[in-house]
Amino acid sequence: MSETLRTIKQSRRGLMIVLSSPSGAGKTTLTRKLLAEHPDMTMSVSGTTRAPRPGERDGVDYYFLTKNQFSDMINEDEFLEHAKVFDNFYGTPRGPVETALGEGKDVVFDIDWQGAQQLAEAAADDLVKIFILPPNMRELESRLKTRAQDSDSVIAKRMSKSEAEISHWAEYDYVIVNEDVETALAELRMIVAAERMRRRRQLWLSGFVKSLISGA
Ligand SMILES: Nc1nc2c(ncn2[C@@H]2O[C@H](COP(=O)(O)OP(=O)(O)O)[C@@H](O)[C@H]2O)c(=O)[nH]1
Ligand SMILES: Nc1ncnc2c1ncn2[C@@H]1O[C@H](COP(=O)(O)OP(=O)(O)O)[C@@H](O)[C@H]1O
Repeated sequence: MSETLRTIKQSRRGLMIVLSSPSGAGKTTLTRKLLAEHPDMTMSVSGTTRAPRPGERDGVDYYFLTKNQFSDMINEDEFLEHAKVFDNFYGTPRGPVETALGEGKDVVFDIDWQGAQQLAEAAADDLVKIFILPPNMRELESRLKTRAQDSDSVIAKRMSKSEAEISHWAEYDYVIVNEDVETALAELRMIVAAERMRRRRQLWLSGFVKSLISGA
């Protein structure tokens, strides 16, 4: 590929890649693996009022906020979207997402169906919505238990909400059944590769075709 073609091909709009699933289906695992393969992608770090799990780091896994801090951010319009999930508040800080997209970087969001709907209202063209399903409900429960980061009552609550979350599957562009993690990752990789190549996202194409035809 010529240097000029390489340069203009970089002028593309960043994708907003949303992953949703019932708790424990594997969103965090898959997003981490995807990001490890794509250093040019950014993860949107959400704000939440939920307590940190063992090992979770403020500013890396989440911004852990008090209810007051969260409502101040709502009042200052600092969230791109926000929602209540499992009795806690979660929201996507607007600033880092806008900066990354402005630089043409893809941004990955681990948010629920309410957040996905709000982003769809704001930015439908650049949004790719992916839903992750577990192979079966027994396995979902066993993954929540193996993760060993939530109490039995929190796990029971998450299981009882999983059907409601799954009921939104048809609002998504793609569905991946995460049985084997490497297969699911390969599917995710293919979705990202194809979405990046969509004609309307390749801002460089019309200029390229013009010069192609004019023989420049
Ligand atoms: N709307 C919205 N949902 C979020 C956000 N961050 C996390 N969530 C969702 O909140 C739910 C609970 O997340 P979490 O407490 O980390 O539990 P986990 O999904 O079991 O790891 C999941 O469905 C997340 O996708 C956010 O910024 N906005
Ligand atoms: N395909 C898979 N097979 C077996 N275990 C998995 C698979 N995908 C994820 N897990 C495990 O299941 C647990 C829940 O995964 P996680 O990514 O935290 O889910 P979520 O972010 O959707 O709540 C973790 O312990 C993770 O290592």
